[in-house]
Amino acid sequence: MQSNIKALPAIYLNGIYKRYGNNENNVEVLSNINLEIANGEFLALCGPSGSGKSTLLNILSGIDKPSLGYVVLLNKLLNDLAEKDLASLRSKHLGFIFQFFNLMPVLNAFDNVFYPLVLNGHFDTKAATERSLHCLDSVGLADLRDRKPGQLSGGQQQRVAIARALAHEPQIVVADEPTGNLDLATGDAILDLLLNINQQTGTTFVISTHSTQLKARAGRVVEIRDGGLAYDSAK
Ligand SMILES: Nc1ncnc2c1ncn2[C@@H]1O[C@H](COP(=O)(O)OP(=O)(O)OP(=O)(O)O)[C@@H](O)[C@H]1O
Repeated sequence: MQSNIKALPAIYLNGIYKRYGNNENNVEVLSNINLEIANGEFLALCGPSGSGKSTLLNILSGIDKPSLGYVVLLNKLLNDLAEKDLASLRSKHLGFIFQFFNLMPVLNAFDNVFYPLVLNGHFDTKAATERSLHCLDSVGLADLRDRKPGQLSGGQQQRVAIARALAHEPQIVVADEPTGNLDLATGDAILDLLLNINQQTGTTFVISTHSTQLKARAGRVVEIRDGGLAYDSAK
C-alpha cells in the first residue's frame, strides 16, 4: 500500500519577512517568502547583489531571526528555540561553506578540519582524526594536509573548507557563494565535488550563487528579486 504521508521537508519557510533598521528608518529585504526544501535537494539560490540571498541563508540556518514568519529546520520550529539549542542544532546537523573559505591561517589543513570537529563535542580524538583524514582524502587533499592555508591555492583552500563542513556528516550544507572567489575552472571543479557529495551521500545543499555554471547544474534554482521569490524551477 502506498503511503499518503508526504515526506517532511528538510527546511520549511512560511511567510518570512526580514526588516533591518528601527521603526523610523528600516528597509524590508525579504517579503513573504514561502519555500520548502526537500531532503537531498541541491538548490541554487540566485538573485541580484543585495537581493537578500545571504539574509535568507542566515534565517533558514537559524543564525538570524526573521522579523515575521516561521522557520522549520529538520522538524524543529526555530522560532521556539533558545540560542544554545540553535547552536547545538547547527553544530550537529549543518555544515557551512563561505566565499572566502574562513580557514584559520595558523592551523594546517588537517587541524582546520580536526579542531572544529573535536570542539563540536560529538567526536573523541580518535574518531575526529579518522574523520578528518577521510574527509581530506575525499576532497583530494590528503597529501597536502600539513600545509597552512597560505601555502594552498584558492581551490585547495575551498576543498579544506568543504572537508571541514562535511566532517561531522551534516544533513544540510549551507554555502554562501562557494565559487565566488575562484576562477572558472577551479569553480567548476569545486562544483563537481559538491554535486558528487550530494549524489553520493544525499546531503541537502542550499547554495547562494551568481554562477551560471552552478545554476545550470543545480537540481533546483530559486531566484529572489525585490524581496520575493521571483522564480522556482520546481514550480
Ligand atoms: N545587518 C544588516 N543591517 C542592515 N542592512 C543589512 C544587514 N545585512 C544585510 N543588509 C542589507 O540587506 C540587503 C540584502 O543583503 P544580502 O547580503 O542578504 O544580499 P545578497 O543577495 O546576499 O547580496 P550579494 O549577492 O551581494 O552577496 C542589502 O541591501 C544589505 O545592505
